Amino acid sequence: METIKVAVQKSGRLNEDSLRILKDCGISIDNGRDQLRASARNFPMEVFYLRNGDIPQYLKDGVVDIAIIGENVLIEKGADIPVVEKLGFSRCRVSIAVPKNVEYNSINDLEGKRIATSYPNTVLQYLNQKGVTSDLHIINGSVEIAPNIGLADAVCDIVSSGSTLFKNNLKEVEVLLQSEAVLAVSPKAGAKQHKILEQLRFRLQSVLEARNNRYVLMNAPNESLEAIISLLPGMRSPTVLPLAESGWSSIHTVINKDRFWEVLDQVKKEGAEGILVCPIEKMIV
Ligand SMILES: Nc1ncnc2c1ncn2[C@@H]1O[C@H](COP(=O)(O)OP(=O)(O)OP(=O)(O)O)[C@@H](O)[C@H]1O
Ligand SMILES: O=P(O)(O)OC[C@H]1O[C@H](OP(=O)(O)OP(=O)(O)O)[C@H](O)[C@@H]1O
Ligand SMILES: [Mg+2]
Repeated sequence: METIKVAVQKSGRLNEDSLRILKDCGISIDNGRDQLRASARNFPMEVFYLRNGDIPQYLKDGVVDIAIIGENVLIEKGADIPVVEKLGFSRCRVSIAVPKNVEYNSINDLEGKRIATSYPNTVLQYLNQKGVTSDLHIINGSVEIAPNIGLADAVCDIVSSGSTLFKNNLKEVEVLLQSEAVLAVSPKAGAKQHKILEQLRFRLQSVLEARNNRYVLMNAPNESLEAIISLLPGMRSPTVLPLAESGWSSIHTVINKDRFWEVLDQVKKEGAEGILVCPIEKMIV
């Protein structure tokens, strides 16, 4: 049977969320902690557990058809590999930082300076764009310690909460790019694999939509209905059903997870009560 080969990070920050999103797509994978390869039981998919940093090359070579990978790694190593879905987890940015006590006015301050990084291509492209030449030191981990041990004047690495920079007395001075986990596709994937990919994307989109929204139910006196409904978004429009008690209705709708607190505040003021907020498992728009 034709399958789609998907690369997932073997261990690290992306592993758990990658496997969870596949599971939420209804794909059951035999647990492959110690295996390098596992098959899905109910979907034509094989999972390859690989190092994040190696995945762009596997995509280029067509060893795997698709991958769940940090966009930052793809940009660093995988020019020309198309991204078909942004997956909404492992959000971070790639930034340049310098010691807190150093005066920094612009990127020109890095002319001739030593920058330690695991992202040489990304930094080089950025510096070239700005017409600045620096001396790059490529290191694979614990980059933020470099200025403290006299190895570099600046670093370029991943920043998320900023706590690693803070602990190492560094300040973020340039943001080169924003990143999140993405679904990337090998330029060598065949027609059969693209067909399976479309099935997977349909499922992923319904999972991602569901994660971004909440199902909200509330009760309201009929005289407040119009005012409340005007405040509510919905997939098409809110559902209104009569309650057993006359003069009251139940209103059901879908609200984006980033907006529902604000909307709930407003509808409460208009007389809504008994408000329930529920997760949605799948959402097909
Ligand atoms: N602090 C962070 N917060 C959010 N996302 C992050 C953070 N650090 C890394 N990431 C994202 O997760 C990806 C994997 O990071 P992780 O540190 O697990 O792997 P790695 O050590 O770079 O890779 P490898 O699998 O090759 O050993 C990164 O490429 C980036 O996209
Ligand atoms: O802004 P923060 O929230 O502190 O996150 C940023 C840190 O997270 C990553 O390291 P990780 O913990 O993955 O360790 P690693 O260097 O061993 O990959 C990254 O390399 C930074 O050092
Ligand atoms: Mg890391």
